[in-house]
Amino acid sequence: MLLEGKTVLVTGASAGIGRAVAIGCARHGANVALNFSRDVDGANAAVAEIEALGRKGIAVQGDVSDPATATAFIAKAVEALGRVDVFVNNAGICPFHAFLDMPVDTFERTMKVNLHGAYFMVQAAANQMVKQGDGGSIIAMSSISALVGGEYQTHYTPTKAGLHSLMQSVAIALGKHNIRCNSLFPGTILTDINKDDLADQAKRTYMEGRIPLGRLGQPEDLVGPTVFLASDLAQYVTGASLLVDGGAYVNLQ
Ligand SMILES: NC(=O)C1=CN([C@@H]2O[C@H](COP(=O)(O)OP(=O)(O)OC[C@H]3O[C@@H](n4cnc5c(N)ncnc54)[C@H](OP(=O)(O)O)[C@@H]3O)[C@@H](O)[C@H]2O)C=CC1
Ligand SMILES: C[C@H](O)[C@@H]1OC(=O)[C@H](O)[C@@H]1O
Repeated sequence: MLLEGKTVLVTGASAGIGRAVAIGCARHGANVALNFSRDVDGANAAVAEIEALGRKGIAVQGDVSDPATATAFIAKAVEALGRVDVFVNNAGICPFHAFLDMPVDTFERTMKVNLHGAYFMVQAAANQMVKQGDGGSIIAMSSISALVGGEYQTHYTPTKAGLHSLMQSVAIALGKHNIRCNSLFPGTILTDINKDDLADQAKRTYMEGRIPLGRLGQPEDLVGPTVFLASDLAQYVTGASLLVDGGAYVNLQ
């Protein structure tokens, strides 16, 4: 198993991509600590699935927009599971809204959760990995939106480009510690984050039509790419990004 004996931490893992990735890493042999902010039932259900696979799992509640959540999450994960080998920065929000009347609160909240939260989480995880002294893997759930825009995502796409940029810079800062830092760029994956947006059947049909593989993504589609970057198979991969979008990005015509 690719992640046998490794401890994986995932933020925003009570639902959607984070939950699938947390359970998927357990299926590949890892013990898993997950962070979430509100959905206690979802987090507990994810832990139950991890334990049913014969792995250890814990859920730690905390809003990533508060920098104190980062140090608390890492400390509790180390207390329960002993160490941090892999850190997946996944928590994120995308409250769709037009540009010209974007509420200040919506802009600031999106920045704080998606980018500021990531910065402090990645910093806390990296400090623990440096202390352990034997490397690690940090993976950011960026997006195809790091590369292309969205009319109702003017506050969101800069956070995804920022996350990718953060991974590039920390790949340099942490290379000497053998800590690899990479980004995943999911396309449109069916989760709660876009349930309302894709309830518009015309938009959904348009989005599906853009995808050469012929379907929108499922959270499980992110498991394989995450496990690869987390594993020793990717031992010489750092500062990289991987589109997981069914080919949507390259489909101009
Ligand atoms: N779905 C998609 O098409 C794409 C998603 N992404 C990115 O993937 C990541 C996961 O998205 P997805 O699974 O779709 O979204 P979901 O809304 O399904 O899940 C979001 C998860 O993040 C958690 N979360 C939200 N806010 C916070 C917070 N402040 N602190 C801690 N946890 C929080 C939620 O937990 P709780 O409810 O408990 O707060 C939930 O577990 C995001 O970063 C998103 O930008 C990237 C590209 C495409
Ligand atoms: C939430 C959106 O459906 C989703 O988020 C992203 O990052 C993708 O670009 C999609 O727009």
